[in-house]
Amino acid sequence: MSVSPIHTVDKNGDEITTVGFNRFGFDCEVSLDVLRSLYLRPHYAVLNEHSDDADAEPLAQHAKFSQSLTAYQSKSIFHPETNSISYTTLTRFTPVKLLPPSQRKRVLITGGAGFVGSHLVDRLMLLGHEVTVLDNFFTGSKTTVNHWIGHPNFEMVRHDVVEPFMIECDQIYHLACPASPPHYQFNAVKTIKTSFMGTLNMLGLAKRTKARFLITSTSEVYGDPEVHPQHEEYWGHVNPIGPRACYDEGKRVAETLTYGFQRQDGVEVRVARIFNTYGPRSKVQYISEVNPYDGRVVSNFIVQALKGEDMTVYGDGKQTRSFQYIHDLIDGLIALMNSDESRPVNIGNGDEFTIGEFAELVRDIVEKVQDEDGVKRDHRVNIVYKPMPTDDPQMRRPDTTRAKESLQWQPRWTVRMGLEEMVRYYKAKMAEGNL
Ligand SMILES: O=c1ccn([C@@H]2O[C@H](COP(=O)(O)OP(=O)(O)O[C@H]3OC[C@@H](O)[C@H](O)[C@H]3O)[C@@H](O)[C@H]2O)c(=O)[nH]1
Repeated sequence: MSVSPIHTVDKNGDEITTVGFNRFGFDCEVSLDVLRSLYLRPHYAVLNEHSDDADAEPLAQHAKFSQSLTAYQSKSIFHPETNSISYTTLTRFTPVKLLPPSQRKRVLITGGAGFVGSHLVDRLMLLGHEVTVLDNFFTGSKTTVNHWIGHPNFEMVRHDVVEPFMIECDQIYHLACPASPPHYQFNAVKTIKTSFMGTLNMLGLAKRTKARFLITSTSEVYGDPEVHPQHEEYWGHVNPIGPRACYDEGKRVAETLTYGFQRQDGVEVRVARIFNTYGPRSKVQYISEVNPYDGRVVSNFIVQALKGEDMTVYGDGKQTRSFQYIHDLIDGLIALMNSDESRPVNIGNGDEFTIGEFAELVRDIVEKVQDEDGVKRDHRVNIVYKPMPTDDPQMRRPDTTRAKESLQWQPRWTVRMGLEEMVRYYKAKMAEGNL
């Protein structure tokens, strides 16, 4: 089946063919099509007795992005009659850079099987580094990185960071912690324990191995901010006893620990304060009829619109958020890790929307993709209003001056471009029965 490739352009209208750059002596540039072949690849092929060309539709969807890279993709077979799947290993891994040992870093990524972690894994693997993932799979999933399992540069360990872990490494990206509000509130005590004990253990490891340590903190350290946009010198406005406190205060204490180890033990530290980020592999799970999906707003809205269900705006929809696409975040994290900036750095996109406006934008983009793919809709989905969660921040937008000055980093992806790609990802997942 022939398909026309999708053209992706950045904020200046220039075509995006690669992500990353060579900065601070670290080259993190990779081809966008190669990356896409990892997250937009079909999970399996459908074995259909009535057609010789059963792979055609899912493959065609993915081929729009990954074109000729199907040679490295899984050929697991789905049997619809018995609702079973026969897995196989990849025939050949996607090529990775052959780095001389002197340039190859040994990188530990805690939470590497999660949404952000798995994209960081893909990037560092393609660049030729040795990557070890620690994950307890509470919110992460093996399927996000299973295309690297068995690769000589890759190792995955089921481990909970609240327990100590020892490994020789050069860099530690410490991401492990549930990050979606319904997930982190599910077991508040465990969330704060993960932030505190997990960070203590990983900083201890950094101290022993002399590895450089980067923690992914969050815009939630600013709480429900009284300063807008939020810059790094702002101390925040957090309710210390509310339902979000396990995460907000957990990350605040994790930052305190991080700078404690820097001052006392000379650990080289990097602190990224991540603002709302969206992209493929962001987790969506059906929970209940009252609050059907427990993901974050972007994945919830996309899945609701694709399924023709009501889109649920919490509160009056006047609260604001600023959304960045995953590849911009990964660029920012890698730039920060390899830079000399040890102060906290906001990583986010300044394009701010009210959640009500954003619901309309997502609905428009889902309809555009459906129209392009010739999908018929019997109705326009409704936008409905649900109660506002306690302590939900009223406005959020990053001041990214520091990232621009210290890292020469700025987001490249428009919200629209990122959303289009994410809609295609969820559409393909739905076609596979994976949502
Ligand atoms: O279905 C939904 C989901 C969410 N929302 C609203 O959309 C806004 C964004 O909600 P999300 O759950 O996506 O994310 P939040 O901004 O609340 O928290 C996020 O912030 C920064 C990150 O560090 C964290 O991972 C995450 O906690 C909130 O106002 C929320 O109430 C909806 O209107 N409908």
